[in-house]
Amino acid sequence: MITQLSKLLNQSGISLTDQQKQKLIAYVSLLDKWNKAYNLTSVRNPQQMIVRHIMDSIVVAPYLKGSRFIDVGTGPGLPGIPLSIVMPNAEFTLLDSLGKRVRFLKQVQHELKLDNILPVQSRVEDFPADPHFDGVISRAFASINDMLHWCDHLPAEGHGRFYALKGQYPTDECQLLPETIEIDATHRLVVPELDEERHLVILKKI
Ligand SMILES: C[S@@+](CC[C@H](N)C(=O)[O-])C[C@H]1O[C@@H](n2cnc3c(N)ncnc32)[C@H](O)[C@@H]1O
Repeated sequence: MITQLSKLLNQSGISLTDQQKQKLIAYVSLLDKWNKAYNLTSVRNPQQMIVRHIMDSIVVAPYLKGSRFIDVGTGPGLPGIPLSIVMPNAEFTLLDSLGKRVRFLKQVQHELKLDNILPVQSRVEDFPADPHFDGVISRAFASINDMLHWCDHLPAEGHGRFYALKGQYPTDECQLLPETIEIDATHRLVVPELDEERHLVILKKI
């Protein structure tokens, strides 16, 4: 698996240490092991997990500004765990409402010795942001409008941003934004060996 990961990282122009690569592989192994009992992801093949979960998450890293992030509806830690491994100087709160997913995240934290993540079981609407976050990230969590509504209290005033990871460009969702929100930037993401579209929509409060 490490050879496959190294090749994909090269194709993306991403440079990681051997230790970071080993942690990403160890995470895939845990995901594969726990998936059987906990049903964490529909992706069953570890090689596919590297493409669809690891690479799909870390291609977002160059666009994240700041050092305090929250991954809302993180599920088994996506994209938050891979991002925390490739961005060791940033802190990631990993939030999910389901207890068994958060138990898995705590096991990953323990086994991989990740000291820059905080797994939290809570519905996002009930989670207090104290202090506020530089970035609110989500993948496969909700429509952009629902994300903005439920996460309105989380970003820092002024510089805080919402980062929505999407497949096809969400034209309809972007036309329905509240008046208080504008698009800061959009990026088409390229995930090597994934023949599907990926987009990142970055939003800010006006
Ligand atoms: C489809 S999964 C996506 C998981 C992961 N982000 C990914 O890309 O694979 C959505 C996750 O959001 C969580 N979730 C749904 N509503 C939530 C809420 N109101 N607050 C926190 N988490 C929520 C679910 O428990 C689930 O794990």
